[in-house]
Amino acid sequence: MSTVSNSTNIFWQDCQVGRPERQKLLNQKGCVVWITGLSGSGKSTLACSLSRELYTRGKLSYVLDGDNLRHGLNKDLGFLPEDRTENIRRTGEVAKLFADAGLICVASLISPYRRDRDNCRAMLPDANFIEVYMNMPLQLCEARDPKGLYKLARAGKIKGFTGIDDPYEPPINCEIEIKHDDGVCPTPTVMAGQVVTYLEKKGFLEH
Ligand SMILES: Nc1ncnc2c1ncn2[C@@H]1O[C@H](COP(=O)(O)OS(=O)(=O)O)[C@@H](OP(=O)(O)O)[C@H]1O
Ligand SMILES: Nc1ncnc2c1ncn2[C@@H]1O[C@H](COP(=O)(O)OP(=O)(O)O)[C@@H](O)[C@H]1O
Repeated sequence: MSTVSNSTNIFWQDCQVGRPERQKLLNQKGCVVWITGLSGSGKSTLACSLSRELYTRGKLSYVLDGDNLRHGLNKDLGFLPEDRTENIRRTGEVAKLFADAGLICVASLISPYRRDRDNCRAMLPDANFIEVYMNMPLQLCEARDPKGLYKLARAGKIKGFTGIDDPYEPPINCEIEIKHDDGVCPTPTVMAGQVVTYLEKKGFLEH
């Protein structure tokens, strides 16, 4: 699908209440925390834990989860490379709107292709895209297999499953990497803490 606009004679409409005013109201700065990694690597777990931690600190966030978006906005998309690319593009555009609204938008999708993630990064002002890589080995994700999808993929019942017969391209220069230690993963609270510390240090949790 082309990302070139088909519309002509369109004009940008500005309002008096803009991003600075919304950020002041919320006492935070809008940004996108983009969590990428294999299925079962802990993306949704981190997204929910982070959202809860921010909530307890009085900070407004919103989680865009790949699985959930595929029930609505992206329900017409499958898992072919071009569908995944469109899935990420749409989600990037929505995330950009949430960040513009002044929220800390937490996007949690496999987003297996580096170029797609970089395109989302390019949609946002510098430093407002925080890429978090769930660096978990395939064996760990497969052992977890909470939805039984790896089992189906290994049995050839799902084709093009990320990590099995579809690629995952790890980030080269992500802002945050969540690592395991000999197959042991940090707890959800510790993972969320790592992201909160980053957001604090970079000034996103104040106006
Ligand atoms: N073929 C294939 N490959 C990978 N994942 C698959 C596939 N088919 C279904 N699923 C389920 O879809 C969830 C991933 O959706 P995403 O929108 O995050 O995928 S992507 O970013 O477009 O690659 C993913 O959710 P998570 O396990 O939370 O990652 C799976 O439950
Ligand atoms: N830090 C963690 N420690 C222990 N178990 C975890 C951790 N993160 C995730 N899990 C478990 O691993 C499974 C997959 O996590 P999930 O967040 O659904 O991954 P993803 O969204 O990447 O598919 C779930 O059963 C979850 O409870």
